[in-house]
Amino acid sequence: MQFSFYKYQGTGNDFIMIDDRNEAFPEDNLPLVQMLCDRKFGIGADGLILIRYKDGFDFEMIYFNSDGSQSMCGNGARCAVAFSKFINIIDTETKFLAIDGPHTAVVDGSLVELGMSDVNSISNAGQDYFVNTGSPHHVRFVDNVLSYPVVDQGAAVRYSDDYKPNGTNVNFVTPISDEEIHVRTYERGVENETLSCGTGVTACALVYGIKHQLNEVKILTPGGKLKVRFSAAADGSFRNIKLIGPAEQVFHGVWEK
Ligand SMILES: N[C@@H](CCC[C@H](N)C(=O)O)C(=O)O
Repeated sequence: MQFSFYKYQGTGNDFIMIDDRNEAFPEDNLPLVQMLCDRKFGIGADGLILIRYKDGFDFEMIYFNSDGSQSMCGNGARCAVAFSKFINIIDTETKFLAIDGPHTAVVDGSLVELGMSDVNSISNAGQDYFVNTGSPHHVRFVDNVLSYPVVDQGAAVRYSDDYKPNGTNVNFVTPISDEEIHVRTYERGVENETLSCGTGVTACALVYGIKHQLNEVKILTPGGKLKVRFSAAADGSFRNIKLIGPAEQVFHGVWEK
C-alpha cells in the first residue's frame, strides 16, 4: 500500500491528513489507523483525517481519533479546511460535512474561523458541567490548572459510571482574566491529555461566557491560543458559534508498506 499524507497541527493538536478523494484509503482498517497515529511505530498523531468528495458540499471530513474511534474534532476541522485550501478544493470560504453535520469556515491567512454546530443546552454534572459541542465534554473549574493532575482526574471522569458506555472528553479550566481562560483537556480516543481540543475549548468558553455574560472568550491551551465567539439565546441554547485559531502544515510524506 502506498499513499501520500500531510501532517497538520492546530494549537498542538496534530493530525495525519490524507487527500482521499479517490476513496483508496481502507477506512475500515482500524489497526492501520492506530498504527499510523502511533508515535513510536507509525507517523504519530492525535488523529487521522480523510478528505473526500461529498455531494452538496465542498468536501467531507472523516475524522478518527488515534484509537480508531470517530467523533467531531474542532481543531482537526480547522486543519482540514486549511488543507482543502492547500489542495485547491476551496478558496477562502467553505461549507463541508463532518460527523455532527454541516459546517462553514473562513480562512484568513493562517487563521481558520470554523462554524460549530449549535448547542442546545449546558447541563449540570454534579459540581461540574456537561456540554455536547459535536463531541461530548465534561467541564470542571479548578484553582490551578497548571498543577492539576489532568490525566488521572480526566481518566477518572471519562471512565466513570455516569458516562458509560461511550465516555466523554474532560476539560479543566482556570480563569486568567475576565475574558480569558486556561484550559487543559483529557481526550477520549487518545486516552491522554492533548495540547489542545477545539470542541473542548468551545464547551469551556460557552460555560464561562454564560456565567460572565460574554459573547467572546479567549482561551490559552498548552499548545497555543484560541478564541470562541457565540450568541446565547434566552432559552439556554447557543447559535453562531465560531472557533478561531491557527492551522499549520508541518510536513509531507509518503507511506509505503
Ligand atoms: N481534538 C478534538 C476532539 C476529538 C474528538 C474527541 N477525542 C472525542 O472522541 O470526542 C477537537 O479538537 O475537538
